[in-house]
Amino acid sequence: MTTMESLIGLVNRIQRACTVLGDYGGGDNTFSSLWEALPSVAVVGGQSSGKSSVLESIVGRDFLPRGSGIVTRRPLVLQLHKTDEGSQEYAEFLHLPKRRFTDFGAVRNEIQEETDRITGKTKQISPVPIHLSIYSPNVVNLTLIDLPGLTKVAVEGQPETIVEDIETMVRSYIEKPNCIILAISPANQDIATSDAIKLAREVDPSGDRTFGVLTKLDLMDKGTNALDVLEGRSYRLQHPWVGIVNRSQADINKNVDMIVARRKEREYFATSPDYGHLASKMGSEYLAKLLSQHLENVIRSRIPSITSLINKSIDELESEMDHLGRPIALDAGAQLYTVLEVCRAFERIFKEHLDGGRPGGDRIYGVFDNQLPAALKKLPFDRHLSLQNVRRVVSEADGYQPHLIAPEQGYRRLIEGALNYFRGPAEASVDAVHFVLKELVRKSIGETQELKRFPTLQADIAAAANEALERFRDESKKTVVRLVDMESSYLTVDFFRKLPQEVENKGGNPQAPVTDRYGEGHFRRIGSNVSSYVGMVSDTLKNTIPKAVVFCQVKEAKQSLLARFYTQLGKKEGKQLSQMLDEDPALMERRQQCAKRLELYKAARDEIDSVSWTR
Ligand SMILES: Nc1nc2c(ncn2[C@@H]2O[C@H](COP(=O)(O)OP(=O)(O)OP(=O)(O)O)[C@@H](O)[C@H]2O)c(=O)[nH]1
Repeated sequence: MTTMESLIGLVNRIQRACTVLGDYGGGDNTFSSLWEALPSVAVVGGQSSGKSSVLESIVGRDFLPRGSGIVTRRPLVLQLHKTDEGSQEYAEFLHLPKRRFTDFGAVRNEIQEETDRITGKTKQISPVPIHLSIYSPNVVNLTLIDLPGLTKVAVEGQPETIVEDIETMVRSYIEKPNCIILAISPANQDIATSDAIKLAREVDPSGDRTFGVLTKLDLMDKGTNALDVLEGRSYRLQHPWVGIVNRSQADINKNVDMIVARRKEREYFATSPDYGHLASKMGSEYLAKLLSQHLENVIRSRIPSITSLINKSIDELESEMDHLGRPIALDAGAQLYTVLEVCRAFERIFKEHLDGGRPGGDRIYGVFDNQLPAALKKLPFDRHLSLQNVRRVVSEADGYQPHLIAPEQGYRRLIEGALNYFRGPAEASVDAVHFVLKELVRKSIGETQELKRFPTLQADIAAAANEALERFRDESKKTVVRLVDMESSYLTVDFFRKLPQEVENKGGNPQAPVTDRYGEGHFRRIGSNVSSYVGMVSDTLKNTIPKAVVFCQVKEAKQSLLARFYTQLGKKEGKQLSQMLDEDPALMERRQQCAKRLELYKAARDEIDSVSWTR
């Protein structure tokens, strides 16, 4: 007996804790449902099948709201606790923990009011259960969940979908493998048309977890009986059917006491010519004992799987809590430490992107290996060194006196003009690498788990890193433009020394006209010489621009991306630091939820452990 009380009471306590946390199956699916793992008994029946009467009879009290239409609009978790003989009966609601109800009429009103509190007076239904505990010497330890009665049509004031909504809600309860189904059908109706049996058969085809209850045996036509159903011939279930005789409407009107009604029911079966041989296994008292016993057995057999679910959930929650990070300390020192730690984590990831291990750094090499050479190739040297332009530049450089031997000024102007074109690709390389670095900062911030909880710090780090990247870009641009300028400020003399002498070239050809120096071939040669020189410079820049860019941008980003940020950080007050560590409210909420859940599971584990000890 001690064990039985403890086991059903244990599940009651865990169930109540679940409801407080919003876990009543379905609904919030972000956590595995402990509620669903707990065995329960759900009461299902069509309208007027006698569902309320059965429940009241099991309790031995009138306490359920009555009326037309759908009265039960929220699940009612009814927890019965047997108390010592002679002790006073009372009821307690989970939502009114400090109030003891000894007047069951007031219990009825409270159920009604609490139903309306969530559903409004709109006649809607809601899956949020009401928990009612009844302490009485006239009950057995048992928990039953009363669900809205199945209906066939919506009546005045009810939404069109009500029929389907109720069925969906009832199904969501009874389809869970841990749910024991108490299917109520009236005997004065063909069992084949019973809503309760129809639904139970759907979710429990083998009838393993369905208990069939047949009400209104006294209302059957004279000369007929329900033995075919009660003896399992009409519809076979794994558990025996239980016949019930509840109070008639006339009894209810006359306020016939429930305890008297129970006695009358006993007498009915004891003296019934049809059911006399089944008398010891009929009636609401027998049903209550049968269910209590069965529920206790089921709970006992499920304890190992419940325990393992709890342990698994505790592990999962603890690792999620680690992931979310623990709450932040309040003193400035610890906060500074947290900020630095988070920054370091970000920097580590950023470096991994550059050095390899994470993707992205290779795109910088792509700039040097593809973009820069392609841009250099596309420079419009053909136009700049066209015959026409060479002639124009060389002639203009000579002024009124054409050059005598080599057009020194012409060469210089042509080269300077050409070298100027290199600024474009040089600056574009800087910008392209800047873009890659910026993108890697963005990615690294996203990948820094530690940062997820601090949106403000995230924005601060992003701003500091981007500001640093801008500085590096400016520096890098200055440097690459300098490289180009350096090329124009002093030409490689050797190149020109090594140029084949024009005169010698033509030496072997006496036919060559003397005036060639001022003709087309002369300018073409100048163009081609300048082109070779420019090609040589292009090859040099193809190598030196990447060196400058890496030196000014990439290396700097790796070494001192957050250097300035760190200096500023040192000057910050505690208040500013805690502003930086201002967490995302959604995350705080999640941590809180996890913590509560964890508490629930740990409490549940303790409860289970304590019961195992007493066994
Ligand atoms: N004579 C007799 N009447 C019964 C029996 N069971 C229920 N009734 C009557 O049938 C009517 C409906 O019973 P309820 O217990 O309210 O049925 P319910 O399934 O809860 O009905 P709803 O709440 O309307 O869905 C009431 O007038 C009861 O008095 C029974 O076994 N015998």
